[in-house]
Amino acid sequence: MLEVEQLVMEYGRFRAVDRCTLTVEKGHITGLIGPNGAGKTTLFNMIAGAITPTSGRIRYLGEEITGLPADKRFHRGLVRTFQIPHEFHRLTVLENLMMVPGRQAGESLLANWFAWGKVAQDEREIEARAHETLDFLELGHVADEKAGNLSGGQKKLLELGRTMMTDAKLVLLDEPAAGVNRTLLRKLEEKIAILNRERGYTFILIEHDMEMIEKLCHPVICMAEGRVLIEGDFKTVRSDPRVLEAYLGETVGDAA
Ligand SMILES: Nc1ncnc2c1ncn2[C@@H]1O[C@H](COP(=O)(O)OP(=O)(O)OP(=O)(O)O)[C@@H](O)[C@H]1O
Repeated sequence: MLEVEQLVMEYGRFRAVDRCTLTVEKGHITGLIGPNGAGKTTLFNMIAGAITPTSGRIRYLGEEITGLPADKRFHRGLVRTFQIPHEFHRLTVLENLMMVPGRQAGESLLANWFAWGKVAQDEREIEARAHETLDFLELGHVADEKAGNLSGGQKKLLELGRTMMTDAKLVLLDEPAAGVNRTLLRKLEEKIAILNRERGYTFILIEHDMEMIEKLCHPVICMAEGRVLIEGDFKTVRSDPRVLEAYLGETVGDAA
């Protein structure tokens, strides 16, 4: 589904990502781990189109997308969430979801004048989808709450919900577990697993929470100093001496 080939991102003389090559298979939840500063988020930013690689290639669904703008990737189903949630904090939870699709007729001034029936119908459909999404995430009770008032975990669920308002195919999740309490964490894991199993989403998951990686991810890719160190099942990767060394003597489970 995704092929990253010899990807490089340089900031001045510093290589944040250094000839990174990896493949993501459709239908899998691929875990991306590695110590702080390994280049994981920088890699995500290049895959999502937020930054342009210094060199290398990215192919998605068989097509080269290296120079494609982020919004075009988004409309092809390549979407991401952020380490720090990007909600519109003064809008309600429901409004946050309704903001997402961005292709409804109401966005055009002309359509508002001449095709108001279509605009109204689009809006009703989007609202229904937003309610379904909130029900799925068990956030229905906070639909009218300002998003800024949600807990850290609820904001992470809302981020996941925003991907569900699109026809997402490949979802990049950047540290969904960070700042989330244990109860909501289990819920988040369950929802990711259902979206993968029943709705066919493919995920790449950056995470320091090794329990989550072990439960959800196969395969697991470990990066260090901008490069891919090893790829394999969780147990193999976790016990590889290069991985342990990359985490500077910590056990992988303590690395967060
Ligand atoms: N815009 C930038 N300018 C300069 N250096 C950057 C920039 N963005 C990232 N870096 C550097 O690139 C390296 C990789 O950062 P990145 O955020 O991708 O790591 P990471 O693996 O996601 O780390 P963490 O697990 O801490 O989030 C770091 O040394 C970081 O300081």
